[in-house]
Amino acid sequence: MSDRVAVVLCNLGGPDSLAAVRPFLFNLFSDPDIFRLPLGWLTQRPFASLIAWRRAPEAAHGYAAIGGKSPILEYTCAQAQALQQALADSGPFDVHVCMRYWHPLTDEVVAMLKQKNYARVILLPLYPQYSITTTGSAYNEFQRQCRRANYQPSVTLVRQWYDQPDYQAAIVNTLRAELKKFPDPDPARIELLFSAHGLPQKIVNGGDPYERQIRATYDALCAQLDWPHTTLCYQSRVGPLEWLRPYTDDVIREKAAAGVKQMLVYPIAFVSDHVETLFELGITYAELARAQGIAHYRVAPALNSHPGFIAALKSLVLNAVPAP
Ligand SMILES: C=CC1=C(C)c2cc3[nH]c(cc4nc(cc5[nH]c(cc1n2)c(C)c5CCC(=O)O)C(CCC(=O)O)=C4C)c(C)c3C=C
Ligand SMILES: [Fe+2]
Ligand SMILES: [Fe+2]
Repeated sequence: MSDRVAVVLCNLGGPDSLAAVRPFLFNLFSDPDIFRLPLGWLTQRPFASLIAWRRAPEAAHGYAAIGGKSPILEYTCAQAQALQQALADSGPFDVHVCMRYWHPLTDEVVAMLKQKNYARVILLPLYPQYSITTTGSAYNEFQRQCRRANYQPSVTLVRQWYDQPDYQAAIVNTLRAELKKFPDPDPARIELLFSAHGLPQKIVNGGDPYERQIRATYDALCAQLDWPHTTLCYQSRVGPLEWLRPYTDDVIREKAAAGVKQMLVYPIAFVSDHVETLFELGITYAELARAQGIAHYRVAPALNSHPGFIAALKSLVLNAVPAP
């Protein structure tokens, strides 16, 4: 067994071409941690096929508008490279990337880890807040693929880290820099929206801690920022169910009706830019805001490779390694 430690950055993944949109969505809707249908695979696969086929045109429209693919892999690989450098003097760490619904998929990553003979793996999902649909799903799939490959490393999961101080400081620092880009950079005259990825209310009612952890992140950031007008809201709902409220588009309309002219949006559940930040917030909601009379609407970039964020990831890795 190798005495090096594999650090695996887990993320959702995204289609690397327009042709990949439908199979990517099929993988997502096949995930029993997102939807679980009775009778398992017998009903899950046809259901996933149908929903992927129905959603593909709308999703492809979003990916087409941001260059024909998701940039999530590039951003995640850049984070992995920066983290590898940051960890260089701290121990025998090798940083890898693992995606849940598009390449490099978990089975490919597990085969590589097995081949390199790692005895220790730190799974670090790039989701600050825990949800069964994201971190839970990444962990379950990793364990399933390890069983399938007959590979039994010791696995440490970094379950949630929304309260990591360097992570929160990097967001505060990003928002203070964005503030200066407004024609009237007085926070009293800029509405600040924290927009999180939504979740079906049914999953929250079933005990998922995501909403509570999003709220705790929001409260901590507000305490540090001391910004007069802030709102927490939820974007990216899919399908007919009731999702967490208030919805971001409703909040944009309400604030515009109340006379807001400057708005800054921060994607609070994401640590890299992708279709939800670049298209949904950056194009669709920007058009909505302008049509409603908000003259200055900006979306802050996600943390991507912000040095403070890389320091946060380094600290999470070092805390996950038990003392010798
Ligand atoms: C339908 C159920 C979905 C749940 C529940 C869900 C939770 C969830 N997702 C993220 C982060 C991301 N989601 C992304 C894309 C995306 N998500 C869903 C569906 C659910 N997500 C779909 C169908 C898609 C594809 C795009 C679309 O059709 O609108 C992405 C972006 C990937 C990319 O292409 O770059 C991220 C990231 C979180 C944090 C979350 C739970 C709270
Ligand atoms: Fe999602
Ligand atoms: Fe306000």
